[in-house]
Amino acid sequence: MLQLDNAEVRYPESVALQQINLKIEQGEKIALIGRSGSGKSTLLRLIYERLPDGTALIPQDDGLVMNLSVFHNVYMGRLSEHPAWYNLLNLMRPFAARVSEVGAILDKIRLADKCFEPVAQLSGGQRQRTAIARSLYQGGSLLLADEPVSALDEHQSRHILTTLTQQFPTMVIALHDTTLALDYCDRIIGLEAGKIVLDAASETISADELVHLYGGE
Ligand SMILES: Nc1ncnc2c1ncn2[C@@H]1O[C@H](COP(=O)(O)OP(=O)(O)OP(=O)(O)O)[C@@H](O)[C@H]1O
Repeated sequence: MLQLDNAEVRYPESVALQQINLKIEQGEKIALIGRSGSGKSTLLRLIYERLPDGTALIPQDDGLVMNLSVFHNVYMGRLSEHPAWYNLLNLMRPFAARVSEVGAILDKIRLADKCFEPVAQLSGGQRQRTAIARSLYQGGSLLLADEPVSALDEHQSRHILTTLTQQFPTMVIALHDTTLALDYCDRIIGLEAGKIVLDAASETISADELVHLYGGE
């Protein structure tokens, strides 16, 4: 699906990623772990740039339009499937069929009661679930997600990760919770100072072994 050979990402003042050798196969569920600043978001961006259009993405800042409703933000997952005139009409007066599709996704993640509320009025966890709903609505076979459950409690996180892993055959997901990473992903990639320092099957690693990559964060 994707291969990076000795990839590097530089900023004017620093090198964010170096010597990145990575092959991602279809059907893999990969967790990226590492301390803050280790390069997880940069690696996700690099992977996203190398993949074809249409890959579902949940960025770290959610990428939502605050003044628009939950419905319209979720609808954006499929904006490119419709002509501009249709999207404009749907913006002013949502089509019943689209409301019903989006409603079904919101039901799954227990956000249906917020469907027509502006995102600006939601809590951090509700915003995060709106971004998750947008990726579920977009669909496709591959999801890239940057800390998608960081604002959710453990019960909600597990519910969301179960839903995401059921919908997307292939996933690359940055997670700071190493237990969740081991429970929901079959491969763990550990980053430290812009380099891959661990790349192993989840079944071969324990949560304790991953602690040193976080060092008490
Ligand atoms: N736009 C930028 N300009 C300059 N340096 C950047 C930029 N974005 C990231 N960096 C640097 O690149 C390195 C990797 O950052 P990145 O955001 O990928 O880390 P991360 O592991 O995702 O961190 P976090 O867990 O805090 O989100 C850091 O040293 C960071 O300071």
